[in-house]
Amino acid sequence: MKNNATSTPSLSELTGCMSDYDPQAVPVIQAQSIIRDYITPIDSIEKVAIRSALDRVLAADIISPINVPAHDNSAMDGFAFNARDLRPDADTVLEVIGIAHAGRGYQGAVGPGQAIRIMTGALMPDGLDTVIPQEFTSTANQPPGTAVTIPAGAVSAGANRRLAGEDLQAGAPALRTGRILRPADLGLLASLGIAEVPVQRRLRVAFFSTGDELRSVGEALDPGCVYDSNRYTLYGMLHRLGCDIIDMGVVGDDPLALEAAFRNACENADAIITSGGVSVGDADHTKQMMAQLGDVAFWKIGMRPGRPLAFGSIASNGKRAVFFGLPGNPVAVMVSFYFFARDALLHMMGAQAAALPLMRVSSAVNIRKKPGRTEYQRGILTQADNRQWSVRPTGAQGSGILRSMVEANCMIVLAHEQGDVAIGEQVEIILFDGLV
Ligand SMILES: Nc1nc2c(c(=O)[nH]1)N[C@H]1C(S)=C(S)[C@@H](COP(=O)(O)OP(=O)(O)OC[C@H]3O[C@@H](n4cnc5c(N)ncnc54)[C@H](O)[C@@H]3O)O[C@H]1N2
Ligand code: MOO
Repeated sequence: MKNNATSTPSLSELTGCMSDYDPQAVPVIQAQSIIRDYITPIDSIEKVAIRSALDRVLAADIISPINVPAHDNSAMDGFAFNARDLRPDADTVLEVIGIAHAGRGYQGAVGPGQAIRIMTGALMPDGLDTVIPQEFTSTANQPPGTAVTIPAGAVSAGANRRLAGEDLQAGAPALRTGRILRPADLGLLASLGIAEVPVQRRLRVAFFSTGDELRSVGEALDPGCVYDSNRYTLYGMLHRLGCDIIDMGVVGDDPLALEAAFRNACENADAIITSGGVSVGDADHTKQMMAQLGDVAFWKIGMRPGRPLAFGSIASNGKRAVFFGLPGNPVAVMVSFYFFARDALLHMMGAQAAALPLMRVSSAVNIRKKPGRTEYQRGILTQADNRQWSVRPTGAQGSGILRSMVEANCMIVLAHEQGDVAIGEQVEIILFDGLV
């Protein structure tokens, strides 16, 4: 969905043809697929210098303008020669007539029976096709003009030479559109001599917390109140996704204030994320107001935590923004973000992101699990002395226990139909952190 009113299908159009759609019992997979069908990528491109492109979404294929490497060169410090000179069953002695350094090649011709001393990365002189590392020869570090002895069978023809274009050929695609650029990609762009790349503009995401009981950091904690932590976890998760973040603070349970906040968010952002107020309790006025402002479904998802979820879009003054109303409980907000909002926001950014890898490891304990809902338990993955990995839940899995998210290094994903897990059984996990 773009940030202006367009004729995308409404939620009722998308769900109308699903015979098994029940907003009070939506399986995770069905919710993910409705969300995916509802949103469209933004398409707004800007050019940035390669360092600024880190973690951004590439907006066009990058075609290599040159061969990488540009020329045949040596992979080792040693001696370059033509393999035709090698004697099959005896040591070969060649005259060393010069030296080639990286960036400063050997200029002259090299004839039969001759070799040159060569450094890693130096251009292979015309007519030479093989390099022997200096440690395999008996005359390493001798000045040019002496001879090098290549022991019989020490090297095969064509060895230790990097061919022009073997990394990437001129005209070949180097990076594909939709890629989220990683450090290696920046290096590859630099290796092609490319200074700027087209990327999608950052997705603008507005978020606020709802609830009269919320106090912001710095305020006194009145009786019955809690500090608003969701805006900080949301900030962290959105920041990691590379979004432009609009933090709208805490909005109380007041219909007029909520409507004003939604309109403001909608007019300034591509997506709006709220936390709290989506369960049965106070949601009625929110539901009514959203029915006026947009196209929003209130779901009960077959999952734990994160059962209530509002999803759709809000429109105001000709602008339209995708809306995620995440549950207020501090763990539920994170789990709903990771398993619904994250993928949707990546799709809006134009990213071609692969699904998060699920690893299978053995459970260190028995785990209680009811079939009929997906459970995302906070897990601690550890390696035993025998190098085997196993996972155990952090302990109590209440959806208000944010400490458990801090202790966890992975989520244990227990599928919809899965029942109790026995100790030693394989379970699927998603790791929180990896190489970045
Ligand atoms: N009768 C029912 N009650 C509840 C149901 C239900 O199906 N029937 N669902 C439960 C589940 S599951 C969840 S999750 C919560 C979600 O409710 P809301 O999204 O309406 O969230 P709130 O009621 O506003 O808050 C829930 C809980 O989380 C605390 N909270 C809220 N916002 C923040 C914040 N920004 N930072 C820290 N903590 C926050 C809030 O104080 C409440 O304790 O509903 C269940 N109830
Ligand atoms: O979403 Mo609730 O418990 O499932 O926190």
